[in-house]
Amino acid sequence: MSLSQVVRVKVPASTANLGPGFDTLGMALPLYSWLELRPSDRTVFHLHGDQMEGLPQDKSNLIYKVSQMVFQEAGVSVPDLEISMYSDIPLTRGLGSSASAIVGALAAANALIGSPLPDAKLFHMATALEKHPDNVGASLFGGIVAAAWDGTHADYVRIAPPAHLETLVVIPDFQLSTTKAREALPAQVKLEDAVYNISRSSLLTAALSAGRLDLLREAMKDRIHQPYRAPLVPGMSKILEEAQKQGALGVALSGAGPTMIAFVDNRDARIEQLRVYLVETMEAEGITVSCLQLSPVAEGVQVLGDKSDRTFMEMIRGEITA
Ligand SMILES: Nc1ncnc2c1ncn2[C@@H]1O[C@H](COP(=O)(O)OP(=O)(O)OP(=O)(O)O)[C@@H](O)[C@H]1O
Ligand SMILES: N[C@@H](CCO)C(=O)O
Repeated sequence: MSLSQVVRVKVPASTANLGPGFDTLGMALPLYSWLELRPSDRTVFHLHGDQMEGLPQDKSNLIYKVSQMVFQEAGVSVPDLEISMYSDIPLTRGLGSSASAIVGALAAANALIGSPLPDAKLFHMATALEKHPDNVGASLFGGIVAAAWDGTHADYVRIAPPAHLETLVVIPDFQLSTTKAREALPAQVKLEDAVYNISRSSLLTAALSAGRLDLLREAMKDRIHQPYRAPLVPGMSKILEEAQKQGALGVALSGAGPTMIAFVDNRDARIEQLRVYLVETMEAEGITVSCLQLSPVAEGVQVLGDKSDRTFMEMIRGEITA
């Protein structure tokens, strides 16, 4: 095994479900986490930026624990690490922050020991940790990922983002944990609702593969999770009902929320009108939001190598201003 002195990775955020594809569809978005790992004689953390506030700085940190799983799987010992991290991905908002942390740690730890584990293994480990493959698939492989997980094995197909697809992402200033948003779901759904979702999710996957943006209006509808989560996100029901009239191709709760995501055609002149509508609808409920226009990203996690003379934060500043 060749142990590198330092590895840096860059991981995209993701939106999961895309409406009906609950726990199966994910898409990578251009907000990023950067992670640096160095073997060390004691474990230390350098967590930079607002998004890292409150995260543990000892061996209970997710990044440390996931890195150790990689070393154990590969049969190597790297007990202590110097861990640096910076993230633009808001925590616990439905943009896959936990998935990006898991994927970043898996990719960085694997690269640090000479990449003995193939991507498929990293995907299985990431899915087992996150419990569903949608966010981790998108962060690992980029683009749009359709995946199925049987508890030990995940199959997936990656779809290149269709031309002209863009998103408006409305991020409320409150957190909603995936655990809480899953507790709102019923244990069972009606057969007609299951059929409703299977048909929309299949149509959505085919429409995204074929570049049929015209089909997203119907294809992004959902009946098995959003109706139950709507009471947790003020303004969500109204947005799901009305956003298409304001210019959205389709609209959904992003992951487990509370972020909402509208899909738009970047040639449509109504994007600004839609942005104002989305922001005003949530603000009318007393929620402060930020709204970003983001294009899907084709590339998943990237190992940036260890050749740079720049410090970790000099590299981040260079990346952000690039
Ligand atoms: N860089 C990180 N280091 C350590 N823990 C992290 C990091 N990023 C996220 N987490 C953990 O993941 C939790 C958020 O996970 P959660 O699944 O609730 O939301 P999310 O991943 O942001 O959104 P969603 O899964 O709905 O897209 C945080 O509260 C934190 O415990
Ligand atoms: N598919 C997951 C994504 C959030 O992690 C959910 O909706 O609960």
